[in-house]
Amino acid sequence: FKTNSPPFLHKNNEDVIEEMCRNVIRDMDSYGVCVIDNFLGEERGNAVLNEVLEMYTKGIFKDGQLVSSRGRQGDLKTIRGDQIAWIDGREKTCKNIGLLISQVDAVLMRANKMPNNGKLGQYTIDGRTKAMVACYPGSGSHYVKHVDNPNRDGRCITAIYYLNVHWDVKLSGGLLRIFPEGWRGDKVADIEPHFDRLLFFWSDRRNPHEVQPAYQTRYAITLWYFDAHEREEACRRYEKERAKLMKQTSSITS
Ligand SMILES: Cn1c(O)c(C(=O)NCC(=O)O)c(=O)c2ccccc21
Ligand SMILES: [Mn+2]
Repeated sequence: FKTNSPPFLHKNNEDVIEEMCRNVIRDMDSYGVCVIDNFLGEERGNAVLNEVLEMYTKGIFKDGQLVSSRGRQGDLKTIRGDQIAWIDGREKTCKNIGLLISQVDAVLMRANKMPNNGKLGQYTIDGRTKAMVACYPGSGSHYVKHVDNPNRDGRCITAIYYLNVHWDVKLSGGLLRIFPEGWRGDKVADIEPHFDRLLFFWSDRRNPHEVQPAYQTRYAITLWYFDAHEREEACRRYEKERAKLMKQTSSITS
């Protein structure tokens, strides 16, 4: 499902975006995973990377969770895991991240409205989270196998944009391994976090995934897109829980 998209400069004409949407629809239907390379092109990809590096040097990233893992000699090491920062893309110092977000929005919103869009047509994508900018310091930090949305919180598609120039997984690790449900035998989807690569996958239990230990600094920007119906249900459930909790609380304090 590797799809090469033509360099950014042609991106403005509609039929390139149209063709990209067709690729997303086809791959999400066949694999539940879709890779688009050269999404923004060299120049704008670098502009996004520079804004992320700028954020990093300014210390905007929250300190990563502490994770312990066995060293190569079996010794227990506690290392700092992924560090994240939430960006809505309208910050004046994040114009290019904002452009990336609007490009990803454009592809998904359009694909969601196209005729014959398969499984993608079963959703009504009407919103998303802010952008989660993530940095794995290269000290062997990793992310354990997980499902992004195991309990119907409303998120239907995970979109990840990678920023790592000349990344060699053999030297630097940091591979994203997806274990798509229903794939035969031990088939997995290994995604290298290459610069200017955009990845889509269903956020639910169809796609358990892990980030393998990274030995160089590894940057990525993640957006999660909501299905209107599932999100509305999740919020209603949350409100009911909160009301119940508030009722309990008042009986204790009164
Ligand atoms: C830092 N980071 C993640 O990297 C992934 C994730 O699945 N990443 C895949 C990847 O970077 O290829 C996550 O899913 C995630 C979820 C909550 C908080 C942080 C998180
Ligand atoms: Mn994840």
